[in-house]
Amino acid sequence: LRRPSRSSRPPLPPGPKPIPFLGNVLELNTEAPYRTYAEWSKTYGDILYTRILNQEIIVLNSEGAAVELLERRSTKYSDRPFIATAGLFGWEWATALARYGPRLRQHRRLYHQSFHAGASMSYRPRQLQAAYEMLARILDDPTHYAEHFDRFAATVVLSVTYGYDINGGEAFAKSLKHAADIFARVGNPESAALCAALPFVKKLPAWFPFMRFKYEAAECAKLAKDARNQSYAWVRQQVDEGTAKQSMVADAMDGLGDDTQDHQLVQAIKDSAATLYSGSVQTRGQTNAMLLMFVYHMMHHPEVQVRAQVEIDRVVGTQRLPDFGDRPALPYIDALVRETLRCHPILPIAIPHATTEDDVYEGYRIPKGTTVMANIWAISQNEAKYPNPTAFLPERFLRSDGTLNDDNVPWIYGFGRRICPGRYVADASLWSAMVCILALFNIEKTVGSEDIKWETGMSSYPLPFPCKFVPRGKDTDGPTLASLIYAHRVDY
Ligand code: HEM
Repeated sequence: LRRPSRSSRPPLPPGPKPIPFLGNVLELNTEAPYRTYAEWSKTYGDILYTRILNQEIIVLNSEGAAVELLERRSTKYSDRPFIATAGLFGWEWATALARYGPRLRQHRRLYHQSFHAGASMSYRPRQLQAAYEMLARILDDPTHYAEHFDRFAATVVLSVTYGYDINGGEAFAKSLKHAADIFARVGNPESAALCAALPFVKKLPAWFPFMRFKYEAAECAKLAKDARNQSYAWVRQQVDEGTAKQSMVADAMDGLGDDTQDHQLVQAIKDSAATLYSGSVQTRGQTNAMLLMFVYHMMHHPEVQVRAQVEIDRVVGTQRLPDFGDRPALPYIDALVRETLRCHPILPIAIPHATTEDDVYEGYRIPKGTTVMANIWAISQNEAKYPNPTAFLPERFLRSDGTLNDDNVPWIYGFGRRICPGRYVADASLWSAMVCILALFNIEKTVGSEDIKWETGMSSYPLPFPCKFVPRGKDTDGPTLASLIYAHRVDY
C-alpha cells in the first residue's frame, strides 16, 4: 500500500500567513483574541487556521461548525491542549485540563450522577436560600455587592459538592482558595507558553534567576493536594456519622463501600470535586462573573428592569420573595437571563478542545493534536440569528404571544463531551440571584459607574464598579427582609 503523497492531502483551513517562530501572534489582539478571530473569519470563513508561537489552532466561528465537529464528531474532538504549567503547579488533576481518556470519563460520570437535569432540581432550595441571604447582605452593605456575589457562588458550590456550610470555617476551604488564586496568578498562559516553547525551563531550579514562580508552584501544588484530601476526609466523616447532607461527594461515596478498595475512584472523587470548588472560588468564577455582567446590563437598561419588575410584582406580589414555583409564570425573567448570557459571553472562546485523530471537514484537513476553539463570541453576535446583536434585548427570546422561544443559548456552556457539567446548577443559581435582586432593588448609576475596567484574555467581564442598589419598597429595611427570609427558610 502506498501512503498518499503530501500534495494529495487536503489543505489546512485558510488563515492569515504565519511568520517563522511567532506565527500570527503579532496580529492578535491578546486582550480580546475572539475579536481578531471574528475579524479574520470575514476573509477566511467559518473555519480558520492560525499559529500562535508553536501552537496550531483551528477556530470555529459559527455554531454550525462547532456543533458538527465538537458534538457530532466528539470522539475525535474531546481532548484538551497540553498546558505546560498545569503539572508544574500541581494542577494536572483538574477536570477542565484533563486529557481525553478513562480518567476524564470517570470524572464526567461522577458529575452526571449528581448534576444531570433531574438531580440538579434537588439543590434548588439551597440555591434560593443562598440568594435570599445575599439580598440581606446587599441591603446591609451595598457597596461591596461583588463580594456578596462571590460568597453566594461559593456557598452554592460548597454545598452541592461537599454538603458543606460556608460558615463552617474548615481549613480545606481556605487552602483550596489560596491554591486556586496562586494558579490563576502565576500559572498564566505566558508562563505556560514559556514552559512549552522552552521545555528546559521546567527543569531549572527555583533559585535560578526569573524562576521565582517555582517556589509558588511548589506551595500551590502542596496546598491543592492537602485541600483535596482534607475535603474528602471531612465528607467521609459526615457520611460515617450519618450526618452528611446530600452532595456530589456523598452521592459518590454511596457506591464506594470501603475507601481502600478502589484507589482510582477515590482519587477521581477528590479531584472532580475540588475542580468545582477551585473553579468557583478562583479570583472570580463563572457564576459571580455573570452576576457582575447582569448588574452592568441592568445599570444601562432601566427600561428592562421596569419590565422585569412589573412581571415579578404581578406574579409574586410584594409580600413574599420569588421562588422556583413562580418561574413558569415569569417568561420575561428567563428571557433576561438568556440575554445576559448571550449579549456579552464571559468565556468568549470557552475552553479550547484538541483533536485525538486526523479529520477532514469541508475539504480541509484537521490534523491530530490541533487545538480547536469555538468562538463563542462570534456565535453570540451572529446577525442572522440575533439581529442588532450588540443591543441588550431580552424580548428576542420571546414569541409574539409572550412565551419563551426554544433558543436557550446552549452554546454558552460549550459542546459535546466537554460541555459544562454544572450548567443546570449554574442556570438555577443565575435565575434565583437575578430574580431576587430585581424583586428587591433598582440598580442605578452613580459617580464612577462609567469608568469600568474589564477582565481580559480567556474571560471577559466587568471588574467590580461603583453602582447603587436602591431598595424598591419604602419599607424594605433589614428587619422586614429578615422576617421575609425567615418565612421562606428551608432546611437542607
Ligand atoms: C454561568 C455559569 C457557567 C458558564 C457560562 C460555564 C461555561 C463553561 C464552558 C464554556 C465550559 C467549557 C466547555 C467545553 O469545553 O466545551 C465549562 C466547563 C466546565 N464547567 Fe462550567 N460554566 C458555568 C458554571 C459552572 C458551574 C456552576 C460548575 C460546577 C458546579 C461548572 C463546572 C464545569 C466543569 C467541571 C467544566 C470542565 C468540563 C470538562 O473539561 O470536561 N461550570 N463551563
